[in-house]
Amino acid sequence: MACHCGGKIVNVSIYVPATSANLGPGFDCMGIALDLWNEIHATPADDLQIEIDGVGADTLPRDDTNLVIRCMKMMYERAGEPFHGVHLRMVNRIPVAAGLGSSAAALVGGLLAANHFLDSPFTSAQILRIAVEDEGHPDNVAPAFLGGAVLAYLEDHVVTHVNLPIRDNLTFVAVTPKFPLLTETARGVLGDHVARADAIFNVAHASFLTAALTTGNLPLLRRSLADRLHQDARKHLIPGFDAVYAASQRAGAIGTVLSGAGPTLLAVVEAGAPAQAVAQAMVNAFEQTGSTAVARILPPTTMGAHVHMKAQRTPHGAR
Ligand SMILES: Nc1ncnc2c1ncn2[C@@H]1O[C@H](COP(=O)(O)OP(=O)(O)OP(=O)(O)O)[C@@H](O)[C@H]1O
Ligand SMILES: N[C@@H](CCO)C(=O)O
Repeated sequence: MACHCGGKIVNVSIYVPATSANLGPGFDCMGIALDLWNEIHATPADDLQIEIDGVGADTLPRDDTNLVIRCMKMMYERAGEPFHGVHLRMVNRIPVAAGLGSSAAALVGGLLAANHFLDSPFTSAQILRIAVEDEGHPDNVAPAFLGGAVLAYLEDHVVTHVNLPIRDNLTFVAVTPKFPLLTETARGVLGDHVARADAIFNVAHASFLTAALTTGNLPLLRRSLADRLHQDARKHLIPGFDAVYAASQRAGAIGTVLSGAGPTLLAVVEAGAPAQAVAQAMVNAFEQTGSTAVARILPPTTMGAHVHMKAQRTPHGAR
């Protein structure tokens, strides 16, 4: 049941931002949308065609194992409708398996495309819940969907979330070494238990971070970005982590964290400060430890995933 509005097929273009999850102490419950966008242009069809431009063009599958298609099919199944196919053109800018929310962007994009073609049977809250349940944690999908800096937690099939009204005195430098690190791998090195002192440390720092982001208090922010739940256990997966961290601090970053599950390192920089110098220092430090890296200076965005519709004349016999 494709969306035929007034006898016309309505194509859809979906834009989904990159996201950085955790922000240091907010493991699995804090994330921020960044101004780097993937596009999915979808046309209802009776077969499957996938065109990929940009990141992942050589590696992402072009069949029904593609995450976007898997998510579209999941929505059709939930709606009790048969999925016949789709023509997709993806323009990818978010690096894959890099800690900048590529899977969340694919997931949210697929769910929104399917919901559109199904004539919107699912509410935004339902789509967010489906996305969080599929990803397993909300800290990428919530900011990808909603935009901004988001606190989110899934409990009893309900996603509790809040957008933080963060001050506009920050920008972010994301430096991505050229080796992928699947989230699954980076979660696999984490233990099942944490010491009480470490739990208290993270509760305190995540709370300070929330206050620092909303008040723009940079000295507090500088002290807030520490973590004891995941970064230390993951460092060995990212050769050069300590050197890159130190280089970012020397170059003037307020703080630097592992972006999502890594391997991207995310430096938080005061807006107007020389972000380019921080980026270069981090790239150089990665290079000195044998990894080529790409730096992106990414302001936060308060805009989340959004959908543009475009009507076309219905071809004769189209479903
Ligand atoms: N544009 C895309 N189109 C289709 N599938 C994608 C796309 N981007 C990512 N994926 C899928 O998501 C997987 C990577 O997800 P993973 O969670 O490991 O990394 P990430 O989302 O980039 O990092 P993080 O969750 O730490 O931010 C890829 O192997 C691929 O299966
Ligand atoms: N909170 C998640 C984000 C990556 O998907 C993690 O660090 O494993």
